[in-house]
Amino acid sequence: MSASRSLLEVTDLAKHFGGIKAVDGLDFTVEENSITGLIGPNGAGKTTCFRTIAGFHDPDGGTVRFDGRDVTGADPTAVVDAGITRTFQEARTFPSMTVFENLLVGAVGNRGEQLLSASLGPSQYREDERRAIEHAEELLAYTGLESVRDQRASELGVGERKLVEITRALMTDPELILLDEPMAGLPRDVTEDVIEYIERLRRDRDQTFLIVEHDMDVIMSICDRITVMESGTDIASGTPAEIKTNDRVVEAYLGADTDSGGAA
Ligand SMILES: Nc1ncnc2c1ncn2[C@@H]1O[C@H](COP(=O)(O)OP(=O)(O)OP(=O)(O)O)[C@@H](O)[C@H]1O
Repeated sequence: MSASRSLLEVTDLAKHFGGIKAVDGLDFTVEENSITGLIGPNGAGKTTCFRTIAGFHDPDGGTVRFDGRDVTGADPTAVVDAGITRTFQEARTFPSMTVFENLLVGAVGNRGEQLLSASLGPSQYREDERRAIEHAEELLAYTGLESVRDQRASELGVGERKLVEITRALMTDPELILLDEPMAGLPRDVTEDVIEYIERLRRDRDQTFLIVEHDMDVIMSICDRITVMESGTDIASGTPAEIKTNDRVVEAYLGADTDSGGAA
């Protein structure tokens, strides 16, 4: 891989809930075009970290820099506009909408806005709508989801639903996608499809990923680098091979059997 640069830089990040220091002095970086893992035991602060980066929590300290810009404490819409989109642990597809409609919602839904914004005039709205339709058509062709374009999300299998959800995140043209436990509840053969899709997006479309995931087989096989959290802070960062053999990580999280595929 050629010389990389940090796309996301999290420095001394803190988020406290009363006396609970959910995130406390967290440092890590995500290199451009990498797949980076964020792992750690239950309650380590991974979700709070994601939510703080994505603008759903105001940090109590530290900075988040993205693509050279300070996005610390930016609201969710500004974070999406900066180029960061997040998927959620639980499936967020709209079951009664078609695959195509689910993608269209992603054009604005990922920003937490209404589909029809009252602030837009009719001509601006039509232009945005036209662009969103074109983008959705292009993504359907790219993913092969074209064959289920007009099916309701409720009629899809879990794997296709997950692909729709990740594809919807692409509708706002993010540089960085935060994936929150993308493999949760997926059978093993489907997991392989999702891994392939993430790797393809990185390769073909220069996407960068930060992934929270408890499935260690997935994390160790897909990630270039991994940061391990414990009690709100990073206790190690490195390649999968380095992380697997890091004494502190093995003690805090992985345990003796690093090949079990289920450290949580
Ligand atoms: N909104 C909140 N209010 C109060 N405490 C919270 C809130 N969100 C998280 N916490 C607490 O912060 C700590 C970190 O939680 P968080 O969900 O970020 O951990 P996690 O690493 O994502 O865990 P898991 O792997 O189980 O999802 C926990 O002690 C949790 O109970």
